[in-house]
Amino acid sequence: MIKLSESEIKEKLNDIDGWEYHDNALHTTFEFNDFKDAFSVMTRIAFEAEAQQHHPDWSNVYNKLHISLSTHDAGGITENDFNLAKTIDTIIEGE
Ligand SMILES: C[C@H](O)[C@H](O)[C@H]1CNC2=NC(N)=NC(=O)C2=N1
Repeated sequence: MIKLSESEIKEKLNDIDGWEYHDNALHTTFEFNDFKDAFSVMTRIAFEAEAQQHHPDWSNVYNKLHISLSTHDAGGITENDFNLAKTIDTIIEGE
């Protein structure tokens, strides 16, 4: 996977809502009603990440979930990150 340029990243950001680009990664934060809801979404994301062989860097505190996406192998952001971001948004929208 080829690392995307700054201008490619900025253009592709228009396709995903609520994600920010900084520190060489895509970032978002979700807030749920409680821990159970957060962890249930994390479980569903985990199965999709495994299917895509692309994994989030994330942290969870009670009902909050922070997610960062980057392609470690490429040292930046690739199509894989945007694909996983869209998958995550689809999972969240289904909630
Ligand atoms: C071999 C395997 O596909 C690679 O190590 C994958 C696994 N998941 C990954 N996930 C992320 N976010 N970045 C990677 O570079 C990456 N590499």
